[in-house]
Amino acid sequence: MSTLQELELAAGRPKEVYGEDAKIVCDNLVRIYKTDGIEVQALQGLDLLVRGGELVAIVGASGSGKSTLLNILSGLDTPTAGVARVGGYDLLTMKGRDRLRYRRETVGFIWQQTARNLLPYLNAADNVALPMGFAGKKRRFARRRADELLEMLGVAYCANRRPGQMSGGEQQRVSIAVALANDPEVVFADEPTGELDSGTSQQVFDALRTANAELGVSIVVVTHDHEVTEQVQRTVEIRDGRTSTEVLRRGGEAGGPAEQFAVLDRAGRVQLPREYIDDLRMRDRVRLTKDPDHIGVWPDLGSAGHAPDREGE
Ligand SMILES: Nc1ncnc2c1ncn2[C@@H]1O[C@H](COP(=O)(O)OP(=O)(O)OP(=O)(O)O)[C@@H](O)[C@H]1O
Repeated sequence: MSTLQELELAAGRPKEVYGEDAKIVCDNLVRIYKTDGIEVQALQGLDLLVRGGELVAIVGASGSGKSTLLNILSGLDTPTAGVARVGGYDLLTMKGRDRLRYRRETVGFIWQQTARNLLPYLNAADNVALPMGFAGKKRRFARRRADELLEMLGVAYCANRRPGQMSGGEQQRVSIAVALANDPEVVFADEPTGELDSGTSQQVFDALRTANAELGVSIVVVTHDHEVTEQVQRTVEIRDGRTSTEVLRRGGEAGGPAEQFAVLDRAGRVQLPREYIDDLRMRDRVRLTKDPDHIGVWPDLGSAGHAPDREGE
């Protein structure tokens, strides 16, 4: 038991702020929707840290909370409780003018429907220059940067074409250039390849990787498609409104060998992958063993249990 003096001392010590150096911080994020007296907990204490320059995929089944999270991170919706910070903006307290600046300068978006990303009556170069005009950039500067971005993403030849004169993949690569126009810190992409075949999707992911590597911008791709894991170094899975497991590719190479991780929250909770639990027929309670360098989790098989003894491991 701590003495009053010890507690006072502990309270006086500077606290480490969770995710202080991260680009995106979600700490115990909660979003409850109330409709007709019924409450739906779309996010139930979600934790997520994304560092500057990361390319991360967030995957989850339908209804897991992906759109809710994206709406909050993009400044369209406000969480019920918890912490959500992006590029130094506090998304819970952000007000009108800051919200506009945040959406215009700090973040960029790529939506699944190409029609939401590009204006049909402007050519690609003018589509990319448009957000720079809104941010007060000079025409000549905007035109030059638009050309550079289209070049970097391999669609310079589309500069004078309107969206109707481009393929779906070309439109999405131009959309990436639009999202990058004002040099954002983070780009959010919502199912960016949802309407594309696999070959074209590959080109779009190549363009996202190029943007990430060349400009150092953090990119968060949200999708229900688990295959995305092949395309990025880090995949975070959302289950029931919480981040559960992560797949990391060592050496940073997309397509390289993958290792699976579970999120350890600050209360010490870990969510085990459903397939592991099912395969080992775990339920209600598991037996834990602690070794110098790892913790073992065994099914609780009661007196007939054949979880190995420590010596037998
Ligand atoms: N405006 C709303 N009002 C009430 N409930 C909502 C609202 N938006 C989402 N929900 C509920 O919150 C939960 C999470 O929904 P969300 O749309 O975030 O999931 P999702 O992972 O994006 O699914 P999908 O892949 O189908 O878009 C669901 O149970 C959904 O029914």
